[in-house]
Amino acid sequence: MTVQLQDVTVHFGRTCALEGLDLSVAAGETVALLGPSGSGKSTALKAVAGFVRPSRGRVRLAGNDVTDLPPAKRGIGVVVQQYALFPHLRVADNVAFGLKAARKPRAEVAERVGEMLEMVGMTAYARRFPRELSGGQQQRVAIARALAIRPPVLLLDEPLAALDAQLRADMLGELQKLRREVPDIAIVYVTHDQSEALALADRIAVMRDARLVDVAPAAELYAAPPSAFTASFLGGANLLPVEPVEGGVKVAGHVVPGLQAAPGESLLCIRPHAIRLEADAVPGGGGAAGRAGVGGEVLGVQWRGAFNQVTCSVDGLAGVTVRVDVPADRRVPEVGADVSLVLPVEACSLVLADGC
Ligand SMILES: Nc1ncnc2c1ncn2[C@@H]1O[C@H](COP(=O)(O)OP(=O)(O)OP(=O)(O)O)[C@@H](O)[C@H]1O
Repeated sequence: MTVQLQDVTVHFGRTCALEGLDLSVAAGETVALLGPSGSGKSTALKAVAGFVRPSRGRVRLAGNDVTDLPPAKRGIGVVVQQYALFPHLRVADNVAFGLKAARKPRAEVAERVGEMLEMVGMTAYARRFPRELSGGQQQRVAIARALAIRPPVLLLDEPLAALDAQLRADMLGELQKLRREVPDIAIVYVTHDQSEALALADRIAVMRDARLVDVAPAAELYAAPPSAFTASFLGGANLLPVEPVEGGVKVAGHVVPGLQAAPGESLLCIRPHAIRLEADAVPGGGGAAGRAGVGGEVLGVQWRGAFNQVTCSVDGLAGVTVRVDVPADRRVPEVGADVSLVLPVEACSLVLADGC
């Protein structure tokens, strides 16, 4: 079932929480709404669920205008941040709730509840009440309950936020499995965690200040972000000011050949893992000419397990630091060392400076 938001605008009193959102999610597609706190992600999701009424615009499901339909009539599965389980019902009865309301035969309800609890690893807790569960366990039950009715549309609002790292990874795997098992389901996934968005979404819609900033397939958005905001929000990209020169662009006195800046594109975007650090042959810089990359100095090194996160200053760019992720099995220059920051052209893209 396709979900369509057309010019959806939501006001809470004088606050504009969502401004003119146009977005559609196809059957079988997962779209992540990604953005900082307060950017309007949850409001967009609530507009689809029917929990808030747009002051302008329409919401359509499978082409039908549902803007004026109450939530219960939309047939959508919803999982919100606050679990919202029925406190007086045991776990199994919570999961069974929608199936019973749809008057499914008792045997089918029991089988489906069993399947769902197994999927979220909660079989052993079927007889407990929500108050007897941890936050993370409650969230797993909420996911099982939303999926039990096999909804054509599933809305997930930060469903993994309360889980610890291991459980979150497990649940991400379960959600990926779910997408394979229910290939026609349309999923809208609200998160401020870019790694969840990258792991799950076919497309990512980046939100900022109540507006949609960019929307594109996840890999495309990651590899060539259209704006500085998206570049830094999605993967902590390094952004370096450039000026166009003959045959390329100039970054801190060093020419990166082969990049052509379109009007307004004044920042070079490169991911921390794509920069190569080389120890400088000539300590103290030695001038830009002949150097393999941009000159800099190592300011700090943090070990992150699989890689070292190295922070470097950039010669000639006061106040600019660059993050480089160096695999843990490679040698890392010491703090204070002069280095060349090699920027492979295939890993560079140019983005508009949009005030981020
Ligand atoms: N019920 C409400 N009444 C008044 N203002 C609200 C209400 N709900 C949300 N807002 C405001 O609308 C804006 C968007 O909120 P929303 O919850 O959609 O953001 P979000 O991107 O989902 O943030 P978070 O990641 O923190 O959940 C915020 O400024 C918020 O304070």
